[in-house]
Amino acid sequence: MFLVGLSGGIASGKSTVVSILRGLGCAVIDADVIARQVVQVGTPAHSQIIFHFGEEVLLKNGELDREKIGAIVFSNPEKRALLNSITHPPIRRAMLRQTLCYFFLGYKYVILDIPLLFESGTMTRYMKHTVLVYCDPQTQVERLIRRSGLSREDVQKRLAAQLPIDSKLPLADHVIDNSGDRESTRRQVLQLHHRLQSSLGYLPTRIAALTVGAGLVVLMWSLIRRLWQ
Ligand SMILES: CC(C)(COP(=O)(O)OP(=O)(O)OC[C@H]1O[C@@H](n2cnc3c(N)ncnc32)[C@H](O)[C@@H]1O)[C@@H](O)C(=O)NCCC(=O)NCCS
Ligand SMILES: Nc1ncnc2c1ncn2[C@@H]1O[C@H](COP(=O)(O)OP(=O)(O)OP(=O)(O)O)[C@@H](O)[C@H]1O
Repeated sequence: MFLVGLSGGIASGKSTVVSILRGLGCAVIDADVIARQVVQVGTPAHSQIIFHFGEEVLLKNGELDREKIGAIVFSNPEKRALLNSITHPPIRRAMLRQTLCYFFLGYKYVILDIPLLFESGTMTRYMKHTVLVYCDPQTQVERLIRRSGLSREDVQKRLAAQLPIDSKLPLADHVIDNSGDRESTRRQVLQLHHRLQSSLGYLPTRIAALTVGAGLVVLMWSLIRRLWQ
């Protein structure tokens, strides 16, 4: 099995691409969904957020007020780093567990949808392929405003919390350009799916390398024994 890291920018179209891939039967793990699960009421991350950010970031029912936390962390890099340091370790653990489940279910590859994949600097090394869901920056801003209702100023703050999407282009092995209509995106996703399906996995490659390595050791050992006799 091998891992495919899928990323993009905020509102560049990751969920749109992921839903097409799921429709094709692919195994996808969504970091944004896990990020919501690990901060549910009663979790250690939920308590830590209250400890550091205060009870004022809670809704009446005890859940996190995501709008309030967003307003804080996207205006303040230190607070954002603090929130990341609370949420990212349990997110990584949950992603690892889900990946193992897919491994045991026999999937050839698993797609990890990670918004901050290229920002992380280290996670790409575990991916056999990286995919950037690209959207030209102007369209990205318009779609984000339309979807979220955020002001242009707030949108700029959220964008500033990530690497500019153009700078991610040279970092990715594959690019899906979602600046056009959904049909064009669908066609590109089908092509990508085809390429991934015909790609050799890590595991067969590693098993082949281990087999050759073990064979060489046995050969050397028998040669040494003959020389002794
Ligand atoms: C700040 C929070 C409460 C805002 O919640 P909200 O419901 O408004 O946004 P949502 O979680 O749906 O995220 C939407 C997009 O925002 C961007 N984003 C989210 N968190 C971050 C971050 N820490 N840094 C940069 N961009 C981020 C991503 O592109 C993401 O896809 C939430 O995003 C959060 O808890 N973030 C910290 C965890 C995290 O890093 N998640 C990203 C996936 S690992
Ligand atoms: N090709 C497209 N044409 C028109 N609108 C689109 C297209 N692709 C996505 N959208 C719209 O743009 C918005 C962002 O798309 P999507 O939710 O897929 O992005 P995302 O990268 O998953 O966002 P985020 O990371 O912020 O959650 C949505 O409202 C979606 O309906």
